[in-house]
Amino acid sequence: MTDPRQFRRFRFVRHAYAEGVAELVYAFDDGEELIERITFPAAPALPAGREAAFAAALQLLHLIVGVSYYKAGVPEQIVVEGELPDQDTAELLDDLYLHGLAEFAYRNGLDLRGRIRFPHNGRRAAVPPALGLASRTLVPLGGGKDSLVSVEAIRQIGVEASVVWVSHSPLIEACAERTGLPQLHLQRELAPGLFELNRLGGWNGHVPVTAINSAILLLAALIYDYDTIAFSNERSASAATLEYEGQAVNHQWSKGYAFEQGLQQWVRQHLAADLSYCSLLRPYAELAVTRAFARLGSAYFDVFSSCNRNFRILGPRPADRWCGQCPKCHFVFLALAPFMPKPRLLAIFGRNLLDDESQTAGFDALLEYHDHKPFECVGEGGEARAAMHALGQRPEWREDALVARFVSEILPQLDPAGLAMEPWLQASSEHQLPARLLPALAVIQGPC
Ligand SMILES: CC(=O)N[C@H]1[C@@H](OP(=O)(O)OP(=O)(O)OC[C@H]2O[C@@H](n3ccc(=O)[nH]c3=O)[C@H](O)[C@@H]2O)O[C@H](CO)[C@@H](O)[C@@H]1O[C@H](C)C(=O)N[C@@H](C)C(=O)N[C@@H](CCC(=O)O)C(=O)O
Ligand SMILES: Nc1ncnc2c1ncn2[C@@H]1O[C@H](COP(=O)(O)OP(=O)(O)OP(=O)(O)O)[C@@H](O)[C@H]1O
Repeated sequence: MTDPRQFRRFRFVRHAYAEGVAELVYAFDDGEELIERITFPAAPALPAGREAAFAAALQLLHLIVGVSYYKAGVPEQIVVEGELPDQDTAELLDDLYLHGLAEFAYRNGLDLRGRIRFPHNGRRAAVPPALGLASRTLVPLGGGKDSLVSVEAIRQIGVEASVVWVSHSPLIEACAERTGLPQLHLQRELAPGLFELNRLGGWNGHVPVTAINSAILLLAALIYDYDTIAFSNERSASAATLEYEGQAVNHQWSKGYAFEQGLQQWVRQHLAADLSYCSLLRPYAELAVTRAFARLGSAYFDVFSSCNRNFRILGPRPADRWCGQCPKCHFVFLALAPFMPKPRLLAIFGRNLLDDESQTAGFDALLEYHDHKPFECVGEGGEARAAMHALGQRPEWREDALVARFVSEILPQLDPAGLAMEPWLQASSEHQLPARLLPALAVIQGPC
């Protein structure tokens, strides 16, 4: 079989939807079809008047989900068989593939600039009407603290909402149960041929998975009748992981504000005047979110986890909910520590990561000390330094090995003016929330 890196063309072959199942078909050159399926359980018939929006959302889903397969070969040519997307859609995709695959390209020594050009029909979209969608919010759950903060804030303001998640995850399911809100569980089945391409030496690496989940949820909103999709992507997600040859590389690019704005604009141009795609946590840095979680999230302390090793499709999952070794475990431990009684945090993690010298390199990367920020969903280096500095002033933390090392070795090299927590706890005014969700911001911010 051909070496996947030798392929010349990546083809978007066709897409279809029937009885709650979206079928998305791809191929390289004249090779075998790669078929991904997404299932929308108990999907009702689409209400009349939504056909055009649904067709546009399904086409976007096909084009976005293709990023997982395209990356295996990164061939010169992208071919869309059937109806070509319009120019706005092609521009959104050029941006998503370039920036969403920036980490993948950097780590594989590839340069995708100038390589990704989606074909288009040269037209711009005509503005769609309102579809009369119901005033209800879909809250995507990731099993971690962020979406649970959103759930609790939304619950407190009393708007109608359901939690929704994509793919099989007992951990997310347990969190969803605990919310007590109506649940929607969507299934995603990657084409098995992708794993064969990986085995044959295809390019591999990170993909902008939030964009994939977002495209799935646009379809869900039309099918199940919701006018708002409220993700829980924080302000810190917009900060690059590193800069390389003039390009910002951000592991979390599709969680960032640029993608959120681009997709919301696309929604308003192509789907419906009354569908909102937004993020409830957009005004907040990670430290403001962990502070809110410490206050609002106690019902979830024994079920949630932010450790991404729990969410693997194939690889081994940790025996405990927190592996205790990865950047997410390190960051969440550090970012919760200033806001939670120490015994409670140690009970959540089952250990004290800040008193374990074998974790030094991991925490140094978070602090951007002798290393760059890890390729993971973690806060900015400045946030990690502010949190560590705060712990260095607390009697219960300051003698723990890594806090003591920070105080004696790293702190003297830092500008004290950059170590305050307060700026990280302030909300920014940048967000795209509909008026109905605005009161939730006061809940997240908490009492002054
Ligand atoms: C769970 C996880 O972190 N997986 C990343 C890991 O993959 P690994 O090989 O260890 O295990 P699997 O997840 O089982 O993946 C098997 C292969 O499938 C490919 N793949 C998977 C899902 C998909 O949607 N498309 C795919 O092509 C994958 O590449 C594997 O070959 O390492 C991979 C390489 O770096 C990552 O791509 C895997 O990341 C998952 C896609 C994933 O769901 N990750 C989220 C936890 C995540 O990183 N979220 C980001 C959001 C960033 C964004 O811009 O959306 C975050 O929280 O920061
Ligand atoms: N499987 C999934 N299905 C639907 N939405 C998801 C899924 N995984 C993650 N998300 C959503 O994507 C966004 C980014 O995920 P992220 O992992 O940062 O959030 P989280 O799990 O809520 O919190 P944490 O940062 O503690 O992991 C969040 O809005 C999250 O709810």
